[in-house]
Amino acid sequence: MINEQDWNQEQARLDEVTEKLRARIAELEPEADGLRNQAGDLRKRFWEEVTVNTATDEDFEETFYSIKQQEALLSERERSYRLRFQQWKGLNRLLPSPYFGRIDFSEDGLGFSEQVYIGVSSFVESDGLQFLVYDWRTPIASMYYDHSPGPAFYDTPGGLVSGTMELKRQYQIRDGRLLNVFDTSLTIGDELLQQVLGHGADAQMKTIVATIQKEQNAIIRDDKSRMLIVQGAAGSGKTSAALQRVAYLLYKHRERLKADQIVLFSPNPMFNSYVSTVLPELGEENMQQTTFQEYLEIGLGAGLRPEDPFDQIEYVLSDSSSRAYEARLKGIAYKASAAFLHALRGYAGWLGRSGMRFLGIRFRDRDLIPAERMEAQFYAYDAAINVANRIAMLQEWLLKELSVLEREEREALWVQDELDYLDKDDYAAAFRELHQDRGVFDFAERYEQVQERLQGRSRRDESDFDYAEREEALLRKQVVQEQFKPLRRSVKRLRFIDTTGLYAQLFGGREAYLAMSGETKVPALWDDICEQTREKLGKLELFYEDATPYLYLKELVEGVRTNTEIRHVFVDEGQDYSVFQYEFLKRLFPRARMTVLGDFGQAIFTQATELHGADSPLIRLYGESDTSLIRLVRSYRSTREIVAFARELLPDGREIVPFERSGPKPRLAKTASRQQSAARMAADVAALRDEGYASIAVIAKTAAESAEAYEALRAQGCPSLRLVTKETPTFEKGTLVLPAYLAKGVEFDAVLIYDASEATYGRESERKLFYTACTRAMHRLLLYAAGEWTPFVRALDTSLYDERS
Ligand SMILES: Nc1ncnc2c1ncn2[C@@H]1O[C@H](COP(=O)(O)OP(=O)(O)OP(=O)(O)O)[C@@H](O)[C@H]1O
Repeated sequence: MINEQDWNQEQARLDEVTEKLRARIAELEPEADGLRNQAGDLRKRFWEEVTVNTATDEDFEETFYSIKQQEALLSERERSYRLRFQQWKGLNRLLPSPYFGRIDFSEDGLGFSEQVYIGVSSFVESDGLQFLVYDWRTPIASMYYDHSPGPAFYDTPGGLVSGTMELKRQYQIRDGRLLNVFDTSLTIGDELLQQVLGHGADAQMKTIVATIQKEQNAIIRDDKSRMLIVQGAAGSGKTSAALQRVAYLLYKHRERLKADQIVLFSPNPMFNSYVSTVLPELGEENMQQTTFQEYLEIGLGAGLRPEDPFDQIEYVLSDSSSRAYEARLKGIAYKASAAFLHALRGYAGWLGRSGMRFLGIRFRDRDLIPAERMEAQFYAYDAAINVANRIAMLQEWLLKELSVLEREEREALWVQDELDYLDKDDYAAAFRELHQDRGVFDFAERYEQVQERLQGRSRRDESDFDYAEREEALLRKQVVQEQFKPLRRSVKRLRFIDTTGLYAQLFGGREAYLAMSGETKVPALWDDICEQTREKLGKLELFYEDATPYLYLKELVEGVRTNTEIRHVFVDEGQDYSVFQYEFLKRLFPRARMTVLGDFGQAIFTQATELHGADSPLIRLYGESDTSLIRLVRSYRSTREIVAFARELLPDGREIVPFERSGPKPRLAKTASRQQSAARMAADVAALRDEGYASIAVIAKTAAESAEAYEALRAQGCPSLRLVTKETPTFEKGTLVLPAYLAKGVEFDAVLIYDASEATYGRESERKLFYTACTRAMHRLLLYAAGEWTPFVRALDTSLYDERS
């Protein structure tokens, strides 16, 4: 705390800034209102202000320019209004708490010290010169996060600025009142961070501007690497840093980067709602938020239905020791691997020589262009041209071929039949169209006459211009054209490629696979994998693990579809994506930089990718020189006791450093049955609520187990319970029951692990899922087991938890 005199000075300054803010807001309000009204008026009277006259070319031109002028005026007013409104909103956001930090910085050679107050946006004195508050994203403010008092420097576009930081101070201000002031020495005040972290969890993520830590700041401000990989322990602030980074990028590049040029891939739709308020809170528009599944569905179109990752994980978690289960697991691992990526590239090369599969074009129950003709045509092209380009050539050829066939088709008998069924209106329409062409006929007529005179030859039969005949020809053309339209459309959409057949062909058997892919080995149980894959495809469905490789192959054959608008791609929970998925994202967004945040300790999917290991495919994606790697090891979410317990569940969890915030040890309760567990849990939930914890989660392993827990707790009279499934669109505060994989990325005041018994978490592959579930807890962690404890708990030192009998 600071002395009384300093305190009074700070309060006086705060009052002064608040007054100035109020004055500026009052000044802006009528201005913004005025501009809004003007813009509204202009829009309403738009057409009154322009004289529309198109009688002559000059009139037309004049009208055109008058519209343009009016448009420019309107957009200028709208722009000014938006700008003023933005300023007005920013100042209003500052009003309750104008700043949270201050540094006094004396730049080398200047001989005086500047007081730099830092808040969520800038506020400049009306003379336009003095900054009363600096936006936290300004270069000078970076020192607040990066340095302790003493020698300090910051980076500017003009180079490094060095000097001495003489003071570093933190404020807690509410509604214009100073609540706390801390002078800090080392990192950003543990005291303030303590307070922030001690609060309850929310249905919505919070911003961390006031307490960003140095290593998080490095993530936020990294602006050099094409690929930024962040490997961080559970609760180390990866998602928080990512969102602050978006806000930073939008600020730094505000002239050229818009929020919709940034896309964030989230683990599930519910997570989207969890993080959706952070950027608006910081005064920025939200980036695009999506899930990989959405992209898969768009890419695959309506023809094939991909399984979602949650169904896949449910299957993986199902307790089975059958051969089919083994094969599927082997298949999942293989289909996510770099080896399979290599195999598909090899396969595309092989297809360049033979084996392409086409779907013949059929028309009225006959083969118009059979698949064999396409194949012959395709392989007649120069083999040096890559497959996708040859497909483009084939497409052009097919369209031409269709034109020829269409013309021939006009003489077919069925066309005559169709003509007989046409009604008067169709004929009338054809007649009208012909009359529109009259000018052409008249010209043709004159041309013929001149030809006749010049060459002294007699005119051709009058019937050349016989309307009746032309009318029928036109109708024939129209009838056939109409029927050929879908054929042309499907050629334009490359539907003549049998992608499903191509993918299925790869799973024909071991020898064929090795020959086509150029690989030298296949995983165990390959025949079973092949059979499962083909069977699924036969139902026009795709396993989740097949969906991205399938799209990848499709693109190797058809050419890549790209989105060049997007400049930044963020992937949260990055460990859950396969190397295929990264490859896919890289190709889809060729002009984007990528930020991947993840934790291999929470890799719950079989296709997980190690983020930072020596041979990480993620580092290879853009190459080592274009990739930066940042590790976060300090965990902020959970109390020291919970982190101490959870980190021991991981083989190399020791490196995780808890933030020094204390609470009760995790509490273990062994029961005789799940029913008894439910009774205990109901009582514990009630007690936790009494203690003031508003956000409580009962975490089960699977969806089925969640439903069971939900019913059991309801039967115990547990109030306001909510069951969360993969369809639940938004997070709400309360007591939630959910499967562990849906709790990814979010946090709760208290977590109750529904059944931490050996029967539930017995397999080594379930370790990370168990760890993920435990690390969702901020303040309290309670575990129950109907029967023997899971081996992961049995292996722990008993000092890490309290046990209840
Ligand atoms: N610098 C910070 N100041 C205040 N709170 C922080 C800070 N860093 C992280 N936190 C808090 O820690 C909690 C965990 O943060 P976050 O969810 O971003 O972590 P994560 O690394 O994405 O976790 P997980 O991998 O478990 O999903 C959040 O409540 C967040 O507000």
